[in-house]
Amino acid sequence: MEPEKLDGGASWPLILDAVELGLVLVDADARVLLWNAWLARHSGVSAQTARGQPLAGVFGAGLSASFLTALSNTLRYRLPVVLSNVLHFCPLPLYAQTPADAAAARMPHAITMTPLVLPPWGACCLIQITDSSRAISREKVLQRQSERLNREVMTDSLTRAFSRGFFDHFYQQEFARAQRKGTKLSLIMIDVDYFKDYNDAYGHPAGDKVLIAVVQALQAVLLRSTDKLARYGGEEFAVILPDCGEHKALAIAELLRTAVLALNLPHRKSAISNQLTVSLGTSTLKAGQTSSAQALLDAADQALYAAKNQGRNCVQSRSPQTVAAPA
Ligand SMILES: Nc1nc2c(ncn2[C@@H]2O[C@H](COP(=O)(O)OP(=O)(O)OP(=O)(O)O)[C@@H](O)[C@H]2O)c(=O)[nH]1
Repeated sequence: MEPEKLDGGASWPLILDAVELGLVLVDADARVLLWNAWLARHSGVSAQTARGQPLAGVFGAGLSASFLTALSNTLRYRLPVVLSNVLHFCPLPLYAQTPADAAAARMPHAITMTPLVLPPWGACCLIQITDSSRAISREKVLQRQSERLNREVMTDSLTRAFSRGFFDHFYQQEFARAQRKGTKLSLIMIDVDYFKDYNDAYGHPAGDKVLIAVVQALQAVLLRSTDKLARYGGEEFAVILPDCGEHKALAIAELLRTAVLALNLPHRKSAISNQLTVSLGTSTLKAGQTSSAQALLDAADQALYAAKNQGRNCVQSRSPQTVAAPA
């Protein structure tokens, strides 16, 4: 195609009015030279009204201070500026529907200001405005999806207790916090007694229902939002008790044990009772004690093992080894 055929000539205004973004050209005094149809649609101000007016006058009090500062900087220092919709949600009074009424929510948008020198006006600023509504609603959908996935990863799908993944993360975090602040931290490990026999006697689906009931009973005992109950694996559960000392942890473990007993779930294959029971092991990091997360976990595990050896349906406690603080 020959170069002159590329020159749209009289077609340019039609093209500028057809684009799906707002275009304003202002001169060095911020007077409107160009105002396209998109902008007229979303501002409720026609090109006829806007042309020749100072931009601040066209929008009146609706203009944000950040927009005015950016415009004056672009005109004065001839530097391009971007006002993203993240930091500047709605700098201009633009609306999805026109005429804009005061009650309508502003349309979120992003703005790019480009300094230009154009004959016959000289120094100008081209302002491009894009509608960010779609990008924002896409972002919201993605954020909701990511929150849902996070919740799923954090939650055990059968019992709705926290997952092992959550436990590992939260425990490390709480242990580090307790060491840093010199505060107490307790752990309780809980294991359902003769659960293999329960499954054998009543079937796996009945075993699943029992695990759900056990978690609900355990959860009802834990009143502080900071106390977290997680499924540690199979029929084993763990409770993290921040700022909780040895005696209190033992008392809570006892409450957890009796809460499961109170469910009155028959277990005809249990060697120690005719109903379902749990064994529990506690361990506590004392205030100011230096230890390791693994040592505290090992101690709770040893306590649970001791409870099993003691005859099950009971609570045992073990202290974690003190580990010298890193130099
Ligand atoms: N129904 C059901 N059973 C499970 C689930 N996860 C693990 N189990 C079963 O739990 C049983 C655990 O058995 P063991 O580790 O031998 O423990 P136990 O029979 O409780 O014996 P003690 O702990 O010594 O009292 C196994 O038979 C697993 O199949 C689950 O999600 N649902």
